[in-house]
Amino acid sequence: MRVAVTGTPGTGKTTATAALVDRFDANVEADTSTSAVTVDGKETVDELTADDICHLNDLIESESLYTDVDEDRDSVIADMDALESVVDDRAPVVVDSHLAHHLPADRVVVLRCEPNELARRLRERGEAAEKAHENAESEALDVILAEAVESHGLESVYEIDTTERTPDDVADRIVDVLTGEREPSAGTVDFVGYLQ
Ligand SMILES: Nc1ncnc2c1ncn2[C@@H]1O[C@H](COP(=O)(O)OP(=O)(O)O)[C@@H](O)[C@H]1O
Repeated sequence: MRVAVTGTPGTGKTTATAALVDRFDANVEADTSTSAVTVDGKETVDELTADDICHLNDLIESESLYTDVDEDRDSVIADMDALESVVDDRAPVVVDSHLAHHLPADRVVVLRCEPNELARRLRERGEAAEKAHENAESEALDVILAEAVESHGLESVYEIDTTERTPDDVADRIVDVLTGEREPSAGTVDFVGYLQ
């Protein structure tokens, strides 16, 4: 099974997925009922190691899986076909990136964050003000959520608002998606006020 963890840059994908193995162990050991292979007919994950997690942005860099370099944006244009083939070979359970929803997945987690907080996080991470603002606007417009729903359908999308959650708390909610204990959800936040 593959679970994509996507969201606008700054929503906390890298941080939450880095905490995932520890949180998975803590949650699944604490709840023996999640060791079943299916919950309510849904496939579940009952074991997770660091090898099961793939950070696409690292892979794109380390394997040079890009077709072009965008100097203005200080970023690369990913070669999605090459990326898909490398990811298929590695068969990870969790795929983390703002591009993850462009690859096939059984479930898609979309991390969300209130745009002002998102911009604050990006500035704190060292991003330029312009880039932080651009991403905050994109988050207010639900761009990645809409793409995820269009590609994978409402029944496969799980929206998680990270605005007031710690990375561990966000990771716990992703664990619930992996173990089949969370229902799909989309449109649970409304950040459009940021644009007014
Ligand atoms: N839940 C959270 N609450 C507050 N700050 C966070 C949270 N998750 C991540 N951060 C911080 O926000 C910044 C962006 O997080 P990061 O995981 O790199 O986002 P992404 O991978 O989605 O681009 C980092 O500086 C990180 O420390």
